[in-house]
Amino acid sequence: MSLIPTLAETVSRARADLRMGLPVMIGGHLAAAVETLSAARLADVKTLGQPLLVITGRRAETLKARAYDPGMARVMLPAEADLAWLRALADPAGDLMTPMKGPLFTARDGDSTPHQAALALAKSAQLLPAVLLVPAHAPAGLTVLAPGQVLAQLAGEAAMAPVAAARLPLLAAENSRLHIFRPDDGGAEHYAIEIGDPPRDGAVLARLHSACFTGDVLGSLKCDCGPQLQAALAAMGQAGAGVLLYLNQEGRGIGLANKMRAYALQNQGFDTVEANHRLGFEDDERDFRIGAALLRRMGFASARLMTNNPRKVAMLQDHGIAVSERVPLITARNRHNTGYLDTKAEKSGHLL
Ligand SMILES: Nc1nc2c(ncn2[C@@H]2O[C@H](COP(=O)(O)OP(=O)(O)OP(=O)(O)O)[C@@H](O)[C@H]2O)c(=O)[nH]1
Ligand SMILES: [Zn+2]
Repeated sequence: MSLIPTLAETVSRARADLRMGLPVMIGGHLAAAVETLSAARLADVKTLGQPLLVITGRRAETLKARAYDPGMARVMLPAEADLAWLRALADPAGDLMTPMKGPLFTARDGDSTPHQAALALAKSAQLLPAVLLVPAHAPAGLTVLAPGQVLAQLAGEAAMAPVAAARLPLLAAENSRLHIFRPDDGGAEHYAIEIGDPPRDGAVLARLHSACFTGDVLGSLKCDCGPQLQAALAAMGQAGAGVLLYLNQEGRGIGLANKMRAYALQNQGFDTVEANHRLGFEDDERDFRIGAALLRRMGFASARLMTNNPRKVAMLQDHGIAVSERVPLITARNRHNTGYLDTKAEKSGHLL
């Protein structure tokens, strides 16, 4: 029956539920994202049983909680745990002001697949990775998910379909087209700017650019994104051909709200990698397969890739795009971005 939601549709719906503050059912557990949980819903969750707070291994490290599950810890709630307690565990903003949150006791027994799936779902919703779970029967109206299926769906690669394309003359290159691609999993759309008419049988001058609202649009001095974007378009304009993929993976995949949380932590003295870890994220949460899929979809098999990030080169090659050359994309330093660029070179392997 085609009118019943598919797995991809159900997972996408669950992501929207969590963002709104509506719990979902995962493997016999009710799961609510801490970031969007209301006091009224927390009170109702507590009537169902003893909830556990699931956080990532990264966040557990900062909180000095033992993580018995791979990449994850299930924290037991003390009797006095209220919304403020949960938020303080989820959000590192106040860590330095109130460092002592423990001792925290964590669960080690039982099947943790529902907890893993709930955490993966919160991350894919670009919420703080902290979810409250309690075993329960499904109240009417909640989205119901099977944990193994959620994990498989979120780890899978979405198919990308072209939606629309049109000529778009740019300052950097008059003969340009903008293509919009839509994934079949309810995720963000991605864009391709095709400059000139690059031959499909050669190595195309290409850039995989991850969205940076602050750098690309506002001209932020904290990163190198804006100047990289302009320099890449200018180089393609000069060469008369190229393709720039604008991938909507803001903040290395954690979303703009979490990136601003990371910036607030950077104001407290943490570097870009430490800030991601304290929030409970990995250094880089981007799905690098998307770029390869889009290039293949556009008919390219080989690229001269404009990047300083060797992981992007490796990823393209792993996913069917030959990289005949890495073209460095070095932009000017300033006093706001120099520490950030040093950290990328020291910790993330960037060639700067
Ligand atoms: N989480 C987080 N993301 C950031 C920070 N500064 C910039 N970003 C994001 O980092 C990403 C940078 O993307 P790219 O320039 O395409 O990638 P890159 O890994 O730097 O590699 P290059 O191709 O060499 O530029 C963008 O999504 C930015 O929004 C930060 O301090 N924290
Ligand atoms: Zn940026």
